Amino acid sequence: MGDRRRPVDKARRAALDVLTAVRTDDAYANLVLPQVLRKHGLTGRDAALATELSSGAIRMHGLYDAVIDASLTKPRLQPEVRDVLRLGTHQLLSMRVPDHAAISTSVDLVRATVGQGPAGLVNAVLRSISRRDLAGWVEEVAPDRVEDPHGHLAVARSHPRWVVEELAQALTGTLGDDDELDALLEADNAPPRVTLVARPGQASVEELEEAGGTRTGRSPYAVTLAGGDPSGVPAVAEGRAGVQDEGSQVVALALADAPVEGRDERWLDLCAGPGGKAALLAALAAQRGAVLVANERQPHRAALVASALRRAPEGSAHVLAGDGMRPAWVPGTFDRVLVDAPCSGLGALRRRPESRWRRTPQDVEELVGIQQVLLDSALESVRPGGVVVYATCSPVVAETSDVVRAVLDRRDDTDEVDRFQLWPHRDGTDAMFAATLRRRA
Ligand SMILES: C[S@@+](CC[C@H](N)C(=O)[O-])C[C@H]1O[C@@H](n2cnc3c(N)ncnc32)[C@H](O)[C@@H]1O
Repeated sequence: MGDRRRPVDKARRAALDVLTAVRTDDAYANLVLPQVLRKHGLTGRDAALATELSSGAIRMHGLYDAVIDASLTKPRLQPEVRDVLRLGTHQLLSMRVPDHAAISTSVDLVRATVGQGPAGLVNAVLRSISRRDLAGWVEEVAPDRVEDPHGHLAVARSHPRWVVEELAQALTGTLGDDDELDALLEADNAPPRVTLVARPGQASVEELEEAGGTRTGRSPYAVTLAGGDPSGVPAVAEGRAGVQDEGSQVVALALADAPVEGRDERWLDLCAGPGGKAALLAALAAQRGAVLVANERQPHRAALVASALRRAPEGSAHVLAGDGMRPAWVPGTFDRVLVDAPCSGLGALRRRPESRWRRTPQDVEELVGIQQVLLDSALESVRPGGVVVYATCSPVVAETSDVVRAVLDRRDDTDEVDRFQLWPHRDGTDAMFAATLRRRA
């Protein structure tokens, strides 16, 4: 058992603070983590350890809770103690931390944060968990893979069952089978590499390569970083380049590169916050003599858009804080419109460890109505002959193909000209969906 006098390891203490904030304050792990790292003065390897511990324990808690519950002799567990056990379980089953270190640091942690009372329980539960490896525990606690494939994958890959079912449905119609579904769920559990965008006219990919980036292939403006802090790259620090998933870059390019008939001067990003795609679109628009209007309903997010656009050439972009469902502009004003709709985000689970546990099927139902109105509004905003790209960072059929079909079914002036669905396990990107629609001339 841990030594009573030993100081608590700072990285583990910081990781527990993140779990606590996510559990009690509904915090977002990726937003609270930098504050917690600062509070504990963690940098370098310690910061990386705290990040891995907290993200992994949150992401995998569906599986870890099943393992913890199977190792308890009494069913009741204080939430604070469960958080310590989740962190300990992550070290035992998914990290190369020696068992004795994972167990003794967890005992120290619970003693320092909750008290002496649960120290024996934490020691006993983690000892019991350490007797099997991850595969052994999956076999023990998950439903049989043949009898209940989705139930098995939900536990083995730590996703809510309804999310597994939505993703399975989204993969069906592509090449989807259970092995592919497994590959997708596994990809959701691996933190993505940092991808940068060199905004054209402001930074070059060569400059980012010199700073250690590697070209990717789908977006001509993208590089990935093997590690390190992206804000250490001068072009990023100066706002000429940014951190942006390659899938998001591909969506912005789908809008910029779609053929339009006639005038090509006015571009609109209807749902622009926090402004990643708007920054790339503004750079492209400036090169082509066009102007981007970046609209966002929430004023504080519109401020983020303005900040993302601070390096856009003078006069190439304007920010509006308005409701895209009730536009302030005259119908048919724009030549190109992006509607990157608010969505469940189930295509970006790699970067948001807690989101799979927060989202509900009701969220999807509510979002679908908003998505349809926004897409209709985008089609009203574009002139005949112009293009609209409807995009989501979700592959869920109700939010993607079904929205496009519902809106096109009630209009007789619009054709779908292209669509794609990207996947983390196939493309190394978030699961971005995009459909390109054209108003008939
Ligand atoms: C998926 S995010 C857009 C991401 C953004 N395109 C980017 O690349 O950074 C959707 C955005 O739509 C905004 N939004 C939601 N409802 C809206 C509405 N009715 N009008 C305009 N924006 C809205 C949300 O506040 C959110 O910032």
